[in-house]
Amino acid sequence: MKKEIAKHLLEIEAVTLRPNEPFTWASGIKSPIYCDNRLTLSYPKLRKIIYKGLAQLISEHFSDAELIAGTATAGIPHAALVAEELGLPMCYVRSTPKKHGKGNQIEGKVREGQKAVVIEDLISTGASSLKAVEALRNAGCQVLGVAAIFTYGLPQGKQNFANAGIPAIALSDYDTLIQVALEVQMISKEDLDRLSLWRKNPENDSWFEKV
Ligand SMILES: O=P(O)(O)OC[C@H]1O[C@H](OP(=O)(O)OP(=O)(O)O)[C@H](O)[C@@H]1O
Ligand SMILES: O=C(O)c1cc(=O)[nH]c(=O)[nH]1
Repeated sequence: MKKEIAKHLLEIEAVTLRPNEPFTWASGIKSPIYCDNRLTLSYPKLRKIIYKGLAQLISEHFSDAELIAGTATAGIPHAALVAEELGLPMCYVRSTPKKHGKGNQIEGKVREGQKAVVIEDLISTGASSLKAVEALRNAGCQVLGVAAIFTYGLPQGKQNFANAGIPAIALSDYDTLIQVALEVQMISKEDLDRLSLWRKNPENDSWFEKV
C-alpha cells in the first residue's frame, strides 16, 4: 500500500521538488519538497483508494472508533469520505475557534467520552494534527489516534506524537516516496543529495546554502 500510494502521488504530480526556491511549511520549516495531497481529490479512482485505505487502517488500528474528525482544511474532505465508508459520524476541527457565529473550533456533534480518530492529509511536525487532538480532548473526546495519507516521518513529528500519547499512522511516507521516485528515475542524484542533507536536519536551513 505504501508504495502504491507513493506511486500515485508521483503520477498525479502531487509532489514538487524545488530545491532552489524552498517551500515554507505550516511549521515555518523551509523545505525542498512539497506534497500536495489536496490534488488527490481531483482523481476519483485515487480518492477512493485513499478513503478505502484509511478506513482499512482505522478498522485495523482503531476498531472501536465512534467519530471521524477531519483537520481543517485539507483533512476535511478525506474525513467525510472515510466517515461515509465506515458509517460513522463526522466532525471537523478548525485550527482556531471561529471568530464569529457560534465561535466553534469543532464543527459537528461531539459527545463526552466519544472515541475519535483524527484524519489528516499530511503529517510534517504533527502540530496541526495535535492541535485538533487537543481541541477534541478539551471537548471530552477520547482520541484513539491520527490517520494520515502521508507522513514525512520526521523525528520531531514522532516525538510530538509520543509526547501527546497519540499513535499516528499513514498510508505512505517520505522514505517510500523517495525510494519509488528513484526507481522510476523521477529524481536526480543532485536532488537526492540535497534532499538527504535537508532530511538530516530539516529545521536548519544550511542544506540550502551547502549544495
Ligand atoms: O504536521 P504539520 O507540521 O502541522 O504540517 C502539516 C499540516 O500542514 C498542512 O496544512 P496547512 O496549514 O498548509 O493548511 P490547509 O490544511 O488548510 O491546507 C497540512 O494539510 C497539514 O495539516
Ligand atoms: O508542512 C507542511 O505545511 C506541508 C508539507 C507538505 O509537503 N505538504 C503540505 O501540504 N503541507
